[in-house]
Amino acid sequence: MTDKPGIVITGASGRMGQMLIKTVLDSDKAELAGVVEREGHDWVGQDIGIAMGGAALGVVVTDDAGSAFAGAQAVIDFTAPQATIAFSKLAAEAGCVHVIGTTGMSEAEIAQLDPAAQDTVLVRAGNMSLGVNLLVQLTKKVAAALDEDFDIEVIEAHHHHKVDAPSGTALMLGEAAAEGRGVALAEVSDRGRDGITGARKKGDIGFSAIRGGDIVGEHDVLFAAAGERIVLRHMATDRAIFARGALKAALWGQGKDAGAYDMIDVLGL
Ligand SMILES: NC(=O)C1=CN([C@@H]2O[C@H](COP(=O)(O)OP(=O)(O)OC[C@H]3O[C@@H](n4cnc5c(N)ncnc54)[C@H](OP(=O)(O)O)[C@@H]3O)[C@@H](O)[C@H]2O)C=CC1
Ligand SMILES: O=C(O)C1=N[C@H](C(=O)O)C[C@H](O)C1
Repeated sequence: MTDKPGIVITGASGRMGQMLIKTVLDSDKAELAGVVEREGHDWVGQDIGIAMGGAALGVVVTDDAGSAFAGAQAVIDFTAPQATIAFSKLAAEAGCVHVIGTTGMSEAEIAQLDPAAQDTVLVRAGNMSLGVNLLVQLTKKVAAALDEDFDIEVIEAHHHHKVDAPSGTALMLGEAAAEGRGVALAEVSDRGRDGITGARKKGDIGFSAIRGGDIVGEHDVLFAAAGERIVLRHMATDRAIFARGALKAALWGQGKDAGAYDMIDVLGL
């Protein structure tokens, strides 16, 4: 036993799950307390080190999330909306900080996280990287400085496995632009243009999504006016940036009051 917070990783076999496991193992500030996979997954019952193609680590993959969370201090969860809702209840029962990177959640699904945030620290962000959260603040600032003569478009690109669009990051950037402009994103959001769409409506915030190959995650916020354009850009080339942010959030949450937080809180931006 050490006094380092014990972290459980859900979705262990996923792209982010594996990156998170490596990040926790490499950290001298936290310990890997457990790894969770879906019932019926090949990895359940295997040592996680062996499952990931390396040496045994003495941590066995389980499908019993409740037991894995009991005795841990934080859960880092990059899975899927319904799984995340179920994990939020179990994390709250176990008194674990719940760090949520899962994207593609509807407003109704996000509302289902509220009861857990009454009981524990819940940190949720569509992007855990320092760079993107800085870009969110810059976007808010630029949008506040410009009027509606500048058309705002959020353009994102991701790998061909990604299942949700617009990305969680694109939505964070759209929200920031809307906030800067003093409007509600729901009122001005323009998604998925196709066919005879009519001319662009002044004041709209548009979204476009590219999917291809192994692109980790790229986001542009374009402010386009007559005679000039401003582009704010973030390019992720390594998923480690998201995992490092998530671990930072898990550590930051220790001892904090129950509630819903985001990476702007964690990073103090
Ligand atoms: N906030 C951020 O900074 C970032 C967020 N993300 C988001 O994280 C999520 C995961 O991304 P990624 O790792 O690329 O996706 P993967 O598909 O590689 O991994 C998802 C993992 O979640 C598991 N999972 C899915 N559904 C369930 C369920 N119902 N119960 C238990 N486990 C489940 C999957 O298991 P199985 O394969 O068996 O279905 C898999 O192990 C996405 O929403 C993505 O957008 C990604 C990067 C950064
Ligand atoms: O699915 C991904 O890969 C990513 N998802 C997040 C998102 O939806 O914005 C963050 C990052 O861009 C990678």
